[in-house]
Amino acid sequence: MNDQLRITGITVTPVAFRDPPLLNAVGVHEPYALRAIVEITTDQGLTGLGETYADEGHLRRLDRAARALTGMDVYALGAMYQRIAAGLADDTGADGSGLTGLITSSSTVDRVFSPFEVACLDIQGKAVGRPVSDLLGGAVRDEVPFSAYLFYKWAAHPGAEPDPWGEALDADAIVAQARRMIDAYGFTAIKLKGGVLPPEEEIEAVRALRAEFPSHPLRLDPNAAWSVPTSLKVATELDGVLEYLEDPTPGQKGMAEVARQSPMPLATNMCVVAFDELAPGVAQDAVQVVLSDHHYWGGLHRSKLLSGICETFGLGLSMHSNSHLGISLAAMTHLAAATPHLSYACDTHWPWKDEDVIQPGVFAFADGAVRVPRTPGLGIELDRDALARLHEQYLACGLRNRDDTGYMQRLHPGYRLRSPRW
Ligand SMILES: O=C([O-])[C@@H](O)[C@@H](O)[C@H](O)[C@@H](O)C(=O)[O-]
Ligand SMILES: [Mg+2]
Repeated sequence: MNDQLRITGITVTPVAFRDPPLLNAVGVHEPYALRAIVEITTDQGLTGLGETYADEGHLRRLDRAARALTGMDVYALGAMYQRIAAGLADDTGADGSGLTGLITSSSTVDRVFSPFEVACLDIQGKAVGRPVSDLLGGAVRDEVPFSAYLFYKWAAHPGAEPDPWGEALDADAIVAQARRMIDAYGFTAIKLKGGVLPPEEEIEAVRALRAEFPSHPLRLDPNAAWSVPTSLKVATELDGVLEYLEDPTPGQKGMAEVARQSPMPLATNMCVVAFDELAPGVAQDAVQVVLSDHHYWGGLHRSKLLSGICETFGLGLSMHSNSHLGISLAAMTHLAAATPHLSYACDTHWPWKDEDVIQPGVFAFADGAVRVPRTPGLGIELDRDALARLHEQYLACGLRNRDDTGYMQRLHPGYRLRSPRW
């Protein structure tokens, strides 16, 4: 019996989708966010989808990997990982600042492997008639809760019409943004992207959120914009208000210093972003919660490995997000459903986008959560017209690498990157 499912073709399509001017510690989102859509076809006619970053260096590596994987069996994930690792042995440099959450130290092999693994799991699920969550050990929850991800933002990109969210540059506007997002999606946890305004103003915004939403767990994430003393001052002032403080200060050493006196746990998607960063992070007790992200932790199986390591060493587990489309949401949802140790609402940029490459209707948020698809594979369908349109948009928009800092500097030439800023 031929029980193999051979990869006959892999296409990698870069796309661009509209993105509002969301502010962060290193600048502002450009008018389009970039993603790459990976589609794998097989000799039995089954196809699978993956989604990842689309910066130029990453695209070049994806193309190399796609050539190397063609002809392989979709069940041979371990061999695929080894083949990608061997192929990239001379090509592991970082891909710029924006890919993986304002850090560059994630593993190149894990980043490149991830979308292919997800697409193969999509195919495996379709082949056996089971959802991807079943292939990961089975769902332990029917619904996955996500958090309301708030951003300081401008009303519009310069020269463009205001977007529907409007300007948010103070505490009142952040509360209004939260109200609107929670009314629309029902989120039961809130994350504020900080590192934008002086810390006192961000503390004021968090306190205003607490007053307006007394029972929502709150998080603040300044992306390492603060010194150790500033981090400790903010942590002390927000004692009893935050469920965790995310990446207040740069590096494991600084985080460990803050963690020793912080009243709340510290979380990270900046100083522990690869397997070789876990041991020193644990040894220094630099973080108490790791934000997993299958896009740079090497796919869904390796994210479950991360979960096991976190559980073993008493670390909490949450989930990180970058601007993403529906294929990523599907993968995140299946992974979260099949990860018992994940005990926080996951991050998602979902409410900030208004276009996609998948057929609509799969992910309807209710009470801040999405139902885990029970259909085979990821449970989503590609919308080919939308894919073509978003690819045209990629070609036309001229953006080739995420560059929040460069965009800010073009608009405000005096803007300088400083870490820590406060
Ligand atoms: O979208 C953004 O501006 C975020 O700051 C993103 O780049 C981060 O990776 C992320 O969401 C985080 O939690 O640090
Ligand atoms: Mg973060």
